[in-house]
Amino acid sequence: MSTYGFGSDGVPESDDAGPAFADGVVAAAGIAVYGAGSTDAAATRAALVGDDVPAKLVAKDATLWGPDAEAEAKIRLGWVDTFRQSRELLPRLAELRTELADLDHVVLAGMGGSSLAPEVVTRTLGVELTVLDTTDPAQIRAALADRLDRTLVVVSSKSGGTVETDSHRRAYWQAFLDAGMTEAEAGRHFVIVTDPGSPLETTGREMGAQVFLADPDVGGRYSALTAFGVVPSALAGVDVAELLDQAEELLPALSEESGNPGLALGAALGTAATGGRDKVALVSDGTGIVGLGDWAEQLIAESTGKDGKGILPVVIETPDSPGAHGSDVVTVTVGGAQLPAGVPGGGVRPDLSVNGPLGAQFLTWEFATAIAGRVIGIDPFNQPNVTESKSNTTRILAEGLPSEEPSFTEGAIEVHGAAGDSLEAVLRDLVGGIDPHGYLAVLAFLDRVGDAKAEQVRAALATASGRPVTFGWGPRYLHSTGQYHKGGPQVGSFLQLTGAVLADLPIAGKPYGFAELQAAQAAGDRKAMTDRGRPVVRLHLTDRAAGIDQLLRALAALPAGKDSH
Ligand SMILES: O=P(O)(O)OC[C@H]1O[C@H](O)[C@H](O)[C@@H](O)[C@@H]1O
Repeated sequence: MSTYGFGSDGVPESDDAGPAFADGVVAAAGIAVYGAGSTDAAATRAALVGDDVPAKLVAKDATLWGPDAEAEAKIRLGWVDTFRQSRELLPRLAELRTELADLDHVVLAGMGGSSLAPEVVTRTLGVELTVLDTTDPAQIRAALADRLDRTLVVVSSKSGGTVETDSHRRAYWQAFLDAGMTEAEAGRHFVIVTDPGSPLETTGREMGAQVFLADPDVGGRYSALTAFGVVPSALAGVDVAELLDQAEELLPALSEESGNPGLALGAALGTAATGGRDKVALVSDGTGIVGLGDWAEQLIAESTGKDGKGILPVVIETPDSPGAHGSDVVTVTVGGAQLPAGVPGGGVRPDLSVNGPLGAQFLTWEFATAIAGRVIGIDPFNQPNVTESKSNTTRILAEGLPSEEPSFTEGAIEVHGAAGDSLEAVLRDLVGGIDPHGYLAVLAFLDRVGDAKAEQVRAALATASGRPVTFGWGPRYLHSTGQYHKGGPQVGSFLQLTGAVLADLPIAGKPYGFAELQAAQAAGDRKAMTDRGRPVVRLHLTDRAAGIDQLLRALAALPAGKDSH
């Protein structure tokens, strides 16, 4: 891994600073984008300014992405200034927090754009929030068993029809009734966030829940500063007014021709992608913003990964983790405000750094993604391929799970969909078969809490392959990088992890339980990949803990890949 050399004053030693940073910094309202001044990006920026794009975007001009995108853009640009509307929610949220003071364990059920922002907000500010964006029975059981009598469940779904979220709502409702509550008592434990007129609005009112309606002119992945970001964060105890202030302070700069961090970041990412550097390593620099990469991953992947084009976000755990660099990778570090003479990057050598307060970060990245979408030539507001795996899942649930025999079993791991006579050989083939311009995605349909160690597989595979390796928890990634896998450049290889379920959990009112839903989601997405001819290996862990350890041991035995950093 290449790193900065640091002088005693914390300033990088001259030769190590990297040419990109010589171009200085584009800053406004506390947000600073370092390294956006490469010659190519400057030309893109000039062209965008020539077309008056920054001011038009702030004015919500729906024509900026071409005629085919116009109809969708007309109802998707509210994020530009939605934080003003969000302020109106604050008095009611403050009252509710007092009224429900006895319910101090806040659980957020929501997928993708309906949970990722509150997760970053609460992690960054050190506020407890249990996020449920899984169908893993063990993870949901553990949440249900945790302080149920003190639990407030925020059910967030823009469409009101997302199967995972609806299933969580059913599971909690049943659990409250099973605990002896009346329906009226159970209703008090729910807060609903949804779009006006959604089926969930009706259900929520029938349940006697508090219902918050979101700005319908904002898509899920751009909804950080709408009711979807604000309601769960505020109920968990965050001072959200501060976040809204930070965004509002940035807005005037976003229509400017210079000193515009959103324009600088978007032009740099878009230019890099069209020039072949179409993967973005997102690295937290350790200066106070936690988990923004997971939020930005959805924003970037779902917005740009379509029509065979797109930017692949690769979330890197720490500046020391492998995979932050590569010939087709733009390395971007993210963090809080820099101290005077501070060096962005946290030790890794970035191409770009984005530092500043979280509320302004959200708006900067949203603006930059919309700009990059125009540069790449895609519609940043649709998600044409997300429904494909969902339809496969629905069909599998109706027809029953396919019975699949493993190719072979080794220890606690059943290997599916791969020739070879050992786990190590299968892994070597998978890694060796990655497209020269491609990537490997690890897709783990496991328990994000109980099986957290599985995340270590990403770094091990990045070292072994020397290629970009992403890690996604299923089904969460289906609402994020899943769009890119199917709609973006067809250069992905996939390693799916599934695990034995010791105790299933029924879903009230449904003929299937969570275990079947989870298995159908994994099978549905596998089918979407194999239908495209992509390499997919599935490892089924018959004993989860033992299987993860066995997999990590097998990966450690692989030689390091050539381009590994
Ligand atoms: O908020 P919901 O309607 O439940 O949607 C949750 C997620 O579902 C889909 O996968 C969309 O592509 C995402 O952008 C969205 O965030």
